[in-house]
This record gives sequence, C-alpha cells and structure tokens, in this order.
Amino acid sequence: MEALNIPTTPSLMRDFLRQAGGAAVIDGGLATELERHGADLNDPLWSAKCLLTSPHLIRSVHLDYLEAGADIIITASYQATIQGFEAKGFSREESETLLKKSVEIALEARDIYYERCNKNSCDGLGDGRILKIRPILVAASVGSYGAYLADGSEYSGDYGDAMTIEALKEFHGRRVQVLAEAGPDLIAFETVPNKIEAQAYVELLQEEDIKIPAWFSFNSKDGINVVSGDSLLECASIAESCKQVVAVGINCTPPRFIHELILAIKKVTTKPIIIYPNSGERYDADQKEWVGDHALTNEPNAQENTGVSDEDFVSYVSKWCEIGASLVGGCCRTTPDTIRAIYRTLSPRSPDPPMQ
Ligand SMILES: C[S+](C)CC[C@H](N)C(=O)O
Ligand SMILES: N[C@@H](CCS)C(=O)O
Ligand SMILES: [Zn+2]
Repeated sequence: MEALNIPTTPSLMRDFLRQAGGAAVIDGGLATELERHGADLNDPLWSAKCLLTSPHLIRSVHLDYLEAGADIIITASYQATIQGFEAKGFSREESETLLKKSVEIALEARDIYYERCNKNSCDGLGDGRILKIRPILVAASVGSYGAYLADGSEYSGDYGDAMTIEALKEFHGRRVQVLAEAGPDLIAFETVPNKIEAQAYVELLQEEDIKIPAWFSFNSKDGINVVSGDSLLECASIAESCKQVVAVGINCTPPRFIHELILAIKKVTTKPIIIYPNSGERYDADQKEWVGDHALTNEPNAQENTGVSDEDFVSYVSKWCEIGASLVGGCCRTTPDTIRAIYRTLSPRSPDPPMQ
C-alpha cells in the first residue's frame, strides 16, 4: 500500500510535520530492541548483523515502534557498510544487497502496519497498540565512520590527524547511493561526531545529487559541543547550508543535555529540529554493553550515568518542543514504552487542514 500523500521534494519535512499536527514522533533504540529480543550484537557489524541472521526480528521491531506511535522508523543500516560486509567475506554485490535489504525491511513493516490499521483501527485503546493511518516515513540510517570502527569512536569523534574529508566521502559514497536508490523517504545521518564528517556528508549529497532528503543528527557529551569537541554551532551551520537537509538535531546523547543543545542549534538553523536522546547510560565499547551507575562505582559522577526512567525522559519532552524541537524520539536504551509515552505526551495533536 502507498504511503499517504508523502511529498518527495525538500518541503517533505515541513509538509509532513504540518500533517502530524506540528510535532512528529520518531522511533526508539533499534539495536536495544533487537538485543532485548535475544539478538547477540557482539560483532563488528553490531545491529547490522541482524540483516544476516534475523531480518524478521528487525521487521517485527519496526512494527512494535509503529504500534507504539512512531511516525518515522529508522532502518537497521547504522553499522551496515560495504567495507564491513566485505570484511566478513561478502562480495561487493552481496554487500550492496544487504544495504538495500535494510530499507526493504522497513518499507515492508510500514505496509504490514497499514494493513493492520485497515483491519483494526484504534488509537491506543484496548491492548495499547496504536493502529492509526497516518503518514509514516522510512529513514535510512547512515552511522558514522566511527560506528564502522566498532570501538565506540562515534562517542569520541577522534579519527586521527590523517583523516580527511575526501577519505570520508570515499568511505560513505557508494553506501549512501545504494541506500538512496533503495527507496527510503529520508536519509538519517546519525550520531555525527565531528565537523569533517558533517562536511563530507554535505559534499556527498551535493556532488552525487542525492534526491532523497536527509537529516543530520549530532551527538554531545557535554551539552555544549559535539563529542569530538568541535563546535556544535559550526556543525549545525554546515547542515544548514545544504538544501537537501530537512532537519538538524541531536541523538544518542543524555536527556539532561538536550535543552541547552536545542537552544544552541536554534541560533543557526531555520530547519526543523530533531531530538532523539539515549537513556543517559554510557556505552562500554569493549564489552559492547551499556553501563549504569552500578558499574561505575569509582566515578564521582556515577549517578549522572544512570539511565533515566521513561517517566523522567518524557517529562522533558513538552519543554523540548516548546523551545523548538519538532521531531522527538529515542535512541539507545529507549524502547517502545518510551515511544508510547512520547506519543501520549504529544497527543492530541490536531493536524492542520490540508493546504489549498
Ligand atoms: C551507538 S553505539 C552503541 C554502536 C555500537 C558501536 N559502534 C560498536 O560497534 O561497539
Ligand atoms: N539507529 C541506531 C542508532 C544507534 S546510535 C539504533 O537505534 O540502533
Ligand atoms: Zn544510539
């Protein structure tokens, strides 16, 4: 079934937000849910490993998020790269097929969701599932080069002095083309940790004339700059300069930093602001697991590393929207319960009447 009235031009995001009543809900942690359902992500491919081992599970997690009220679902391609698949012994062609598959799975989930809505329309009644026909977007995830390194480098943004914009364009180029050709509504450049990667993405979008609109989402560990220490204002300005970019914001960052980060981004962007924080826990890249304060007893700030409850997470959401966010969801360690709570907080949203 076709998605409802989804425009494909740069006005996509504004039109979509208008139809959503001014604010839209993004999904929550994908890898988090894959793990919660038993997937072992202790692998260089991390969540992209499930493209090989359990595509049905990816589809079912996308469906869980749609039924929790998400208006946008993000594909399982965060750590899916041609280089990463080739290192596992796949050919170039097989690697590209796997990338495409991440988008196909999400598009399939959206079709199944619409079928379920047609059979049984409800808005969070009964079993809590939200089965409501509405425009739904599929965003193809592009995780950073640091994610591919599989050592937590997306939380340092430190790629060494020898790294160049050209090398990053070379790394991501074919991957972005293949994902764009697979037919998503958006490309989600997620967890962007530094300025050179933002610049590389902009140049790729422009030089390759990528027709799919994109969002840029940075991460921060101090509420001021992006994780590398590069200026958030400069990073957001780079995104602002690109016509294919339809939203700019922050993901996989503790909720307590988000307020100040929105205020900073607002100074340099006219585009919708997107926010999908993590739970506030910290990632241990060696063990490939998230740790709370129980594992950080020697740290003076141990309490601050504890994940927030869904209730606390959602207590921030209205304020984030009041000061300028218009797309809100969750990243690592958030679940369909978090997204359901965000949906409830942002509802009822009365959509504007269609434009004449
Ligand atoms: C957003 S982090 C939790 C993703 C996983 C990381 N790149 C790793 O491979 O360990
Ligand atoms: N879309 C990815 C982001 C990881 S930071 C996920 O939710 O697993
Ligand atoms: Zn995350």
